[in-house]
Amino acid sequence: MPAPAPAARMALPITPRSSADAPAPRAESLYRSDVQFSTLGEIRRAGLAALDPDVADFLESGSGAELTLRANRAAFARRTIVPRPMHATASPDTSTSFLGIPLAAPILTAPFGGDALFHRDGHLAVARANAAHGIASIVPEAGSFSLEAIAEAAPAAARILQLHPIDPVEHVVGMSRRARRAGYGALCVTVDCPVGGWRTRNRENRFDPDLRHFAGNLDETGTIGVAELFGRLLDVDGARWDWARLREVAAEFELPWIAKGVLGADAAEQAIAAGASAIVVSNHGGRQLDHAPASLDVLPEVAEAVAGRVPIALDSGVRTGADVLLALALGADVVVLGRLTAYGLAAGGQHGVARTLELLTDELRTTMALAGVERLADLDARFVGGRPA
Ligand SMILES: Cc1cc2nc3c(=O)[nH]c(=O)nc-3n(C[C@H](O)[C@H](O)[C@H](O)COP(=O)(O)O)c2cc1C
Ligand SMILES: O=C(O)C(=O)c1ccccc1
Repeated sequence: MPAPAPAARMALPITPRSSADAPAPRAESLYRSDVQFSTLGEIRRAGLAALDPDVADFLESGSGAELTLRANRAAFARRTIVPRPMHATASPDTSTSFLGIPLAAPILTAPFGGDALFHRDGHLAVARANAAHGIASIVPEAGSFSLEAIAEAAPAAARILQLHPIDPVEHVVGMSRRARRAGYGALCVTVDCPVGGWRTRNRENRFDPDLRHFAGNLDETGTIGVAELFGRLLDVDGARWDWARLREVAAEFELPWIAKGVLGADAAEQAIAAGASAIVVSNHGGRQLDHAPASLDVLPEVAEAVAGRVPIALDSGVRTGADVLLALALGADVVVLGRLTAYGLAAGGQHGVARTLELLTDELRTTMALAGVERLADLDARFVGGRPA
């Protein structure tokens, strides 16, 4: 058994599963891990170490042979940032806005279901951290807490509700009404989830989580139960929606909506034609269609096709401040953070997410200064070298 933790270690921003799992103090260490996480890598390692191995696999894994999961990182690694030397950047400014939502940094947190598997406060903690940092959450439909509870946890913060286009249609429209009543500013329709991805690691682990972690929104609607929702989401015979249907249903939303899961110019056109006010270039973090292209690789052609008609968000593989700069230089207005947010949550709840946002924003400011960029609006493809796939 480890010795009882000294008082100073009580501030450790980790929620160990039990005191036996707490890391042993390393008094001789130059870097005092009990003070504050100092890099995003430390947060990831602490977060994954705090989880059951099967839950860590649920978080980390991709689908199929995980080719798209790896392609997302490889796409960032292939790109270079070409600096503009001797360009005064006294105070790099990371502020921007997205769909009229002011943001202190070009970041939204991603919708991820099952959030209480990572930390008991789940998206409540994410919303609180985001409010303090001045950014917005995309709240998952299949999360552990109701959209109303998340709104109450951070009343002043902007928020967007993610929805799955699944039957019955009354469920989708009902959710959109609840979002509007609870002060959500937009909806985000996930268009890359006609059925669940082929989750190899979850299958091999016989991963069988308590479905209540995904059911935070379900008891109030009455139109669909958790087993039914999962059936519709994961059943291979569940794919019954097309753009025409989405356009019709979205006409009843009374909120702007974002299409999440666009990976090419055609899909971007369809989304805009269906009435989307923004798009997320995304392959769902490599969790849906394996062999799908890296989102960074298709971003330039999507941005060219969209030609400024709607704002563009990008997710899938964003892990560093330099990644954020690259995505913005290649045409994104903001990035969306899936796993980075979940690592912070697992590592320390609200404080872990807050530290994640702080470190990512600081890294972005350093990268901007080194690249010679004072404002995000100055970023364009001239700052990017290297090659796409
Ligand atoms: C554990 C987990 C659960 C997710 N659940 C959802 C979901 O319910 N709805 C959705 O649209 N996307 C979901 N996603 C995808 C994220 O919203 C996002 O697209 C992806 O994580 C971005 O890639 P990144 O993790 O590399 O940042 C989930 C991702 C993870 C890691
Ligand atoms: O795991 C996912 O990526 C995901 O999209 C999801 C959606 C609903 C329930 C659980 C996970």
